[in-house]
Amino acid sequence: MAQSAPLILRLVASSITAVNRAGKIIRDIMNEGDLGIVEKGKNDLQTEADRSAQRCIVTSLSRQFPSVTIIGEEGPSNCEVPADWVVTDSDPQILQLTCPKELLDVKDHEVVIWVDPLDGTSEYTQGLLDHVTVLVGIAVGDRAVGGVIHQPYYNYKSASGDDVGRTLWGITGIGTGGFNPQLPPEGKRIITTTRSHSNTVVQAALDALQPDEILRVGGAGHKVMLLMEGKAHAYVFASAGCKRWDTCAPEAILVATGGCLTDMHGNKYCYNKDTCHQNVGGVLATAKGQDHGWYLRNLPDTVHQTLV
Ligand SMILES: Nc1ncnc2c1ncn2[C@@H]1O[C@H](COP(=O)(O)O)[C@@H](O)[C@H]1OP(=O)(O)O
Ligand SMILES: [Mg+2]
Ligand SMILES: [Mg+2]
Ligand SMILES: [Mg+2]
Repeated sequence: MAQSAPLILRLVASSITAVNRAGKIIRDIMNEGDLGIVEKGKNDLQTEADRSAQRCIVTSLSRQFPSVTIIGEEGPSNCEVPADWVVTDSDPQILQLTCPKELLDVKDHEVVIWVDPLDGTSEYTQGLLDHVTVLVGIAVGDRAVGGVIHQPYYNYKSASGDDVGRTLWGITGIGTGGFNPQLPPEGKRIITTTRSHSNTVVQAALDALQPDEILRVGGAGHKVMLLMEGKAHAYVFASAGCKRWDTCAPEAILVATGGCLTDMHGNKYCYNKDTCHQNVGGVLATAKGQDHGWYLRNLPDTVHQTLV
C-alpha cells in the first residue's frame, strides 16, 4: 500500500512521523538542560535542539526519498545520527487519502522539501515553549502544496507523556488535519507579529493597519496557526528575516484552509530548489474570509520603499 500511494501523500505521511520524532528530541534536550546555544548572526540563535531535530528529519526523509531535494535551515552535518532518530514509517491515514488529479503524477525531481527543524528558537531559549514548532513544507515546482507543522509543547502544561504535542497537516486540493480550523471573530482586527525581530518599519506597517489588538508571539509556524484557529485575522511582518523554510509548510496548510500568504507587495513566494532562501519582501498572511487586498492597500509607503 505504502509504495503504491502517490508521492505527495507518501511525502506528507513520512514527514508526520519525522516531525513527531524531532519534537521528542526537542523536549529531551530541553529536559537535559544543556541547550548548546550558538549565535549564527545578529538576533539569530541555534541550539542543540535545532541541530539534532534537523539531523533526525533530513536523515529520515532522505533515506526514503533519496532523489528529492531537501533544504534545511541548519545546513549539512557530518555527525552520525543515532539509529533511533531515523524513522521510516508513515502515517497510515494520509496514505489512504484521495489525491487530486493535478498532484497524482508528481515526480521526485519536481519536489523540494523545506525543513525548519525548530521554528521559534529565540522563544525556545527563553522558555516560551508553546511558540515552538517543527516545519516541513513540500513544494512542487514553484508552489507550496503540502505542509506539516508539529507543535512539540502543545498541551504541555496540562498533559503528560504521550499526550503532549500535536501535528497539523495540509495538502492543496485535499484539506487539512490534526486541528479544528476556526474563523477569527467578525467586527475586529487582530494582527499577530514578531516579538523578537521588530524594527521601525515592522511597527509602521502595524500602525497603518490600525489593529484592535496585536499579538506579539514567536515563530512563523505559531503565527500561522493563530490565523487558522481563529485567534488572529492577519500576520504582518514587514521585514526580511524569514526564510522559505519558515513559510513553506505554514503557507501550504493556510492555503488549504482558504487563507493566503504573500510578501508585502502581494507576490507569492517561489519554493523551487534554485530560489533564494530569504523572504526579502516580508510576510503578509491572512485567515480564511479576510480581504488580503485590504491589507496590501493600507500598508504605508515606507514598507514598499524598504522591502524589495
Ligand atoms: N532576523 C532574523 N534572523 C533569523 N531568523 C529570523 C529573523 N526574523 C525571523 N526569523 C525566523 O522567522 C521566524 C519568525 O520570526 P518571528 O518569530 O520574529 O516572528 C523566527 O522564529 C525565525 O525562525 P527560526 O526560529 O527558525 O530561526
Ligand atoms: Mg533559526
Ligand atoms: Mg524558522
Ligand atoms: Mg529554525
